[in-house]
Amino acid sequence: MQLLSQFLRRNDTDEQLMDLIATLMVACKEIALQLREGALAGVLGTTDITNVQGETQKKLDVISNEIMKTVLLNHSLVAGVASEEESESVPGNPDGRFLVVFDPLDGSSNIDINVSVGTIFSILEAPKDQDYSTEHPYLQSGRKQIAAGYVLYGPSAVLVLTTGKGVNMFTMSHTGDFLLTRENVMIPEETREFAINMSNHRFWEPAMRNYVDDLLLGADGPREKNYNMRWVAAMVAEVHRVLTRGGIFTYPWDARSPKKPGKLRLMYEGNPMSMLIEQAGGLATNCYSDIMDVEPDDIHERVSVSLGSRKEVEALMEYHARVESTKEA
Ligand SMILES: O=P(O)(O)OC[C@H]1O[C@](O)(COP(=O)(O)O)[C@@H](O)[C@@H]1O
Ligand SMILES: [Mg+2]
Ligand SMILES: [Mg+2]
Repeated sequence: MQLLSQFLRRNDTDEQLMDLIATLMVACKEIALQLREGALAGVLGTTDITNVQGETQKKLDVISNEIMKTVLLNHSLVAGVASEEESESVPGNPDGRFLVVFDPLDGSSNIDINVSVGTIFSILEAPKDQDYSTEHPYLQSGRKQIAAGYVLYGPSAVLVLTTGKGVNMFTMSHTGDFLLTRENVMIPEETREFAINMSNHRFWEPAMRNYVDDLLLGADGPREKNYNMRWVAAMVAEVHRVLTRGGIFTYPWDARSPKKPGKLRLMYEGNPMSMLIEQAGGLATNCYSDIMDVEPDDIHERVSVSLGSRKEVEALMEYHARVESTKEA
């Protein structure tokens, strides 16, 4: 089996990017170890700190963020980082070539119940001669990502990575090495599986309600097939399922926070996952256009996310286009 480094070299990956990815894996390995120890290491439970999103941080949110920050900012190639758990960006080496934007622990409400969580990352080129303690250099659309991926900490720890040449999966061995276990992942175009938090049904836009109601009608409704539903409450696990066997995952705008475009964060959840999904032949949209075309105004900007099997995402977009055209008529 091929090591991550061997695979990247065989694929002519830029040497510095390889170096950065190896460094990221040092951090993820350490996070995986902390998670494995769980209650034995006293890392479960909640802090009394609230992050910039207004969410109470879990101890492991804080620990994972510190691990990511320390490891990355000690690397000369890193000009700065931005994290879900940091209100401002954090500068690194002013001559560094890369910016790394991350969600150190996604799905952290799952930690205390011992269910899957993950680390999501997005790698951007650092524009030259900028102040990396300000958010300006980080505000690049998803199309500018050089690489993106996540490590899912489930029954096994799996790195899912794209450098813009397809999507590949690497499983962490007992020695902490990442070994290639799935090459050139492609998402089936069609699916019979959807993922949405149904408890928000009454808060969605009419187009989203109509779409999901039709899925629930199954073979008796306009979609003419029976659907299955899943909800793990960790985007990283939902995207992993979609990449593995197809499906649609959606966290749409809802009227609980009408001024926010969605719950998920564009730069460290929406964009990296969209790059993976597109690279695997799927679609990632805010219901109207591609997520990676959104120009960010804020590191912590939110976005409505729907992604997965191409034909299913197109069907969802048609429901939205139909409502828009009746509004215009
Ligand atoms: O509890 P809800 O509203 O269903 O939300 C689940 C969503 O929240 C998130 O956990 C947010 O991520 P964080 O744990 O990084 O804040 C997503 O991964 C997931 O899709
Ligand atoms: Mg998250
Ligand atoms: Mg998080």
